Amino acid sequence: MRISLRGQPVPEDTDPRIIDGKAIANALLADLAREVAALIETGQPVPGLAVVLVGDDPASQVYVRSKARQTVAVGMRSFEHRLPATVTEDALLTVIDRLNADPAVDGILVQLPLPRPLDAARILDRIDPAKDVDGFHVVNAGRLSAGLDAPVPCTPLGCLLLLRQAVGALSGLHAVIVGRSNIVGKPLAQVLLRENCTVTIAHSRTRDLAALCRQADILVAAVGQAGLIRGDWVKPGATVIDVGINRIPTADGRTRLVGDVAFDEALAVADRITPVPGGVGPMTIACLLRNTLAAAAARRGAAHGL
Ligand SMILES: Nc1nc2c(c(=O)[nH]1)N[C@@H](CN(C=O)c1ccc(C(=O)N[C@@H](CCC(=O)O)C(=O)O)cc1)CN2
Ligand SMILES: [Mg+2]
Repeated sequence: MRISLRGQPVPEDTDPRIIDGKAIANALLADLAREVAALIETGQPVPGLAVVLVGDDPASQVYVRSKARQTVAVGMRSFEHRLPATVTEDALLTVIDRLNADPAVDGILVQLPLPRPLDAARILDRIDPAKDVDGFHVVNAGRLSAGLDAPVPCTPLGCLLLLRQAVGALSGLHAVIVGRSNIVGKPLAQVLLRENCTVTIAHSRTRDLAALCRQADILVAAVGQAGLIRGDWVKPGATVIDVGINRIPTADGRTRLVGDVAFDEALAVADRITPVPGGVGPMTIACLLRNTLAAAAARRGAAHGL
């Protein structure tokens, strides 16, 4: 917590170093609502997003509910498909085939993680690449890494939009991404390369991770380990993007969300930092809707302002 010149604690949302992901996501959602209305006004069908949830993971249920609510709030149609954790791979693939063929569906998303023993790669690769609003299909991942037009996965796109807003031009900056997942680390590396950053991907086997992180102008933490990144791992003046969402127990027997970065320590050193909650998280769903509108416009051969 920062203390003001008059000795008062400064609420986090007024500290200009703290990147307000919720506000930036809300502004994007408002833009999307205008774009959707403009598309519909031209006589085009309402864009539609289908979300497939398998099993009863509590966090996934919250995210899927939130996706459906925000989809409708920006004026698009939401289709939810809930399947039991015991669903067979063939039955799940049949659902995806139906959504691929459904003209009312512009975007398809399978909520991750999938329960075992379902093979996520096989299932994601069944989605029509033109409806793959997560950008996880191997064709889209390949296109992104080849520098071709492709949907950018939602969390990396959210990180990029936050960085553009907080930092401005990214060219020439050294970005260190801690985490090499297909959902965040790898696609974000491609996106930041496209912005002419110098990109290093680090992971659990990286030697002297702290020393590497201290070289970063942009430090992205996406490992899922609460508080891994300490204040003395951050270069003074760096921008820190915390993608981690970790639920930890509190002294009163409840839980709270924290990121992968020791926030108060890093805030003392960094120029700018995203909080958890309220940083990257809200951008993920806003960017999903942005990708859905882009997919809908592309399928209709229509222009859109994004
Ligand atoms: N098919 C996909 N599965 C998953 C993705 C994804 O992009 N596509 N990402 C995550 C989960 N996720 C969306 O699906 C997601 C995570 C977090 C948030 C969010 O708004 N977080 C809030 C806190 C919310 C809370 O209290 O739990 C925040 O950080 O402020 C939105 C979406 C894995 N699966
Ligand atoms: Mg966050």
